[in-house]
Amino acid sequence: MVDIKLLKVQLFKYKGICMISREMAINFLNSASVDDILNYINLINNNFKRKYVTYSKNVFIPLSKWCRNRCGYCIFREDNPSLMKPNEVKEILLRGDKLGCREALFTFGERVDENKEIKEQLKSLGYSNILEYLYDLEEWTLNNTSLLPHTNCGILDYEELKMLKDVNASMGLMLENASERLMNTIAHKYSPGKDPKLRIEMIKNAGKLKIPFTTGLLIGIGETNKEIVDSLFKIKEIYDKYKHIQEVIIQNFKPKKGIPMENFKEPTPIKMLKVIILAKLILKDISIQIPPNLNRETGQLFLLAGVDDWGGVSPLTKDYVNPEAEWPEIEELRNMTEELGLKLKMRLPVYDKYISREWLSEKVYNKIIEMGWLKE
Ligand SMILES: O=c1nc2n(C[C@H](O)[C@H](O)[C@H](O)CO)c3cc(O)ccc3cc-2c(=O)[nH]1
Ligand SMILES: C[C@H]1O[C@@H](n2cnc3c(N)ncnc32)[C@H](O)[C@@H]1O
Ligand code: MET
Ligand code: SF4
Repeated sequence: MVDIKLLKVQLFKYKGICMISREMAINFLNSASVDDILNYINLINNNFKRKYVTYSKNVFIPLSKWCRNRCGYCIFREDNPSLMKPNEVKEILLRGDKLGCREALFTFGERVDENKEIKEQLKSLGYSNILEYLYDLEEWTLNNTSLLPHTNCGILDYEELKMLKDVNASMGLMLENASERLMNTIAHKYSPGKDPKLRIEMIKNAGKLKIPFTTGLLIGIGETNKEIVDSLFKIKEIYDKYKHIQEVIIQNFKPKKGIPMENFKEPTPIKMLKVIILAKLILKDISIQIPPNLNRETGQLFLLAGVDDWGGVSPLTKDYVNPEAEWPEIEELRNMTEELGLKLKMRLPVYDKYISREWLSEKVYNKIIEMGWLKE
């Protein structure tokens, strides 16, 4: 058990806020102590005052389910090399717009144009690769709806990120975990794109390009406690240099029938709570996001440990990555939030503090101003 006085001495102060050392963080995950958990929650609530918990009202556009990777936990990926047609995409965007959605989430397989049949389909639409097609759809979104694109489609290089920044309010890539070891395990052994070297390089490139960014960890994929702590410190190190990471998702693995990892267990609520505590202590002013559809029973308790964002929630489309997990109603989220004296607030895919010419392209910035968002 950690004595709270001792704890405060051990935690070194950084910009007035307590920060935990790597060693203490690993010990905390390895130990089993009610007092430690309660003391840390106390510390978080004394140091990070907040009024709001945010969410983004979105539509999910799974442009293609083909993917060059085969992650052991994924049910999204399909062998079928199909591509959504422009009209299918536009119809979802227009319907989402009518329902008040403000985020167009383009999440799809990695490097789908490595597939010959998809490449052919793109050719017949007049494009030579998937990112040209994506760019046009995202530009159409900006010109014809009040939705703002957020792209999460796996590894992109510097030039690709640069091109997409023009039409994206923010972009994302889950680090999943910084462990190279996982590349030899059931989780990532058939997924060259999950190599942490590549993922870290992309997150850094997004930082160089000043792209407001979402990343996160997937918990429960065979990683060790030390690997979780190392991953959080790696994200912190990148953030300290570039300041572009607006949120970190702490995502719990959900077992599903038919995936290679169907017998893996979901992380326990206490494991999740402890990782969230560490994420907040290490990442401090970065928002911590918990997907409410994957944490229907426990999500509210995680607010106690500093979670301040529910992520994307959709009134129209399902979560294609976790199709079994239904979205709660906004009213349910509001009740869960207000019961703790916090207020629920809608946000855009880009957090308010990044809405400036410094962080956004001309096109995206002007769109947000035209929408009147900053005046609301
Ligand atoms: O519906 C989902 N949305 C997911 N989102 C969407 C996310 O909740 C929002 O789009 C962001 O908060 C931006 O507003 C992700 C976005 C990323 O950049 C990276 C990973 C994810 C993961 C999911 C997911 O599993 N399911
Ligand atoms: C879009 C993100 O969804 C996450 N993801 C993929 N499969 C699962 C699953 N079974 N359970 C929870 N999250 C998952 C990965 O972290 C991916 O990057
Ligand atoms: C559909 S999973 C999310 C996007 C991408 N395939 C990745 O895993 O990074
Ligand atoms: S999680 Fe993403 S990268 Fe992995 S197989 Fe699924 S779609 Fe592909």
